[in-house]
Amino acid sequence: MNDDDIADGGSGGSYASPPCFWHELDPSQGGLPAEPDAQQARDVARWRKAERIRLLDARAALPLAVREAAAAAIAAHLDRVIGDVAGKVVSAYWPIRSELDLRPWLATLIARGAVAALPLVVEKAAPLRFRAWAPGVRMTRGFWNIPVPAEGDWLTPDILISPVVGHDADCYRLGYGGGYFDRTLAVAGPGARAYGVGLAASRIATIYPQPHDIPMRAVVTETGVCQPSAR
Ligand SMILES: Nc1nc2c(c(=O)[nH]1)N(C=O)[C@@H](CNc1ccc(C(=O)N[C@@H](CCC(=O)O)C(=O)O)cc1)CN2
Ligand SMILES: Nc1ncnc2c1ncn2[C@@H]1O[C@H](COP(=O)(O)OP(=O)(O)OP(=O)(O)O)[C@@H](O)[C@H]1O
Repeated sequence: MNDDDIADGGSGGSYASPPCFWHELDPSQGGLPAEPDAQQARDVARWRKAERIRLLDARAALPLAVREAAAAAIAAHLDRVIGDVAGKVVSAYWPIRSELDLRPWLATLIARGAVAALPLVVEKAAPLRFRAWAPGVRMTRGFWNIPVPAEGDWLTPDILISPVVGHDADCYRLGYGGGYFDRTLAVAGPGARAYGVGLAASRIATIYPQPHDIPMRAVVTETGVCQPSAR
């Protein structure tokens, strides 16, 4: 076999790689390899899984005092970024798995005329719902054992603060892999103001955004506010 045999796949033509016959395959026959897009989506999902583990381990390894200092710095940046909250519904989160604790900051918003809210998973693979929260309200364990307000009407947040496991230069968010936040923003529409919060160390070059991923307006870290580079 000479070099030409390798370059053209042995078919005698002059292509640098063998021709692609994908379009000639009949999907109804089953047993076919995945479409290129589906294969790519699976590769991204696998990469995200590994990246989540790396980022969650790194966060959990930080001393509590470091995470507390980061949360305090983020709270100060958030105040600048979100502006006047009077009359607004602002959702955040009850911290789990070494997430930064922004509950003290959320409570200060109530004193400034906001309604503070927390998310609930009421149905798997559906958008999140939100209920009002204030220090001392009765809580119950929800999905994934996350504490949620035990009662109250459903609210629609004007401003959504979401914890990031990772984030990238275009403000795309990597979460725990349920797709809950993206589903929530998809139904909330472009009027909803979504901000990510997380450690500066959770920044990655790209999360390889997929069609369902919706970027944050900004991601606030202890070192400042990252806004999308070119949008
Ligand atoms: N504190 C806090 N509360 C929050 C959120 C959050 O990120 N942090 N969420 C923000 O949206 C929602 C919950 N998000 C969740 C996302 C995924 C899974 C979950 O079951 N993950 C699977 C992996 C899924 C997969 O890879 O297919 C797992 O880890 O086993 C649970 C909750 C609502 N409440
Ligand atoms: N709007 C949507 N409609 C249907 N499926 C969606 C939507 N958004 C996300 N998903 C699905 O959810 C799954 C997980 O998505 P992704 O990896 O972006 O989660 P995540 O943002 O890390 O999780 P979370 O928001 O729960 O913290 C993907 O398989 C994706 O197809």
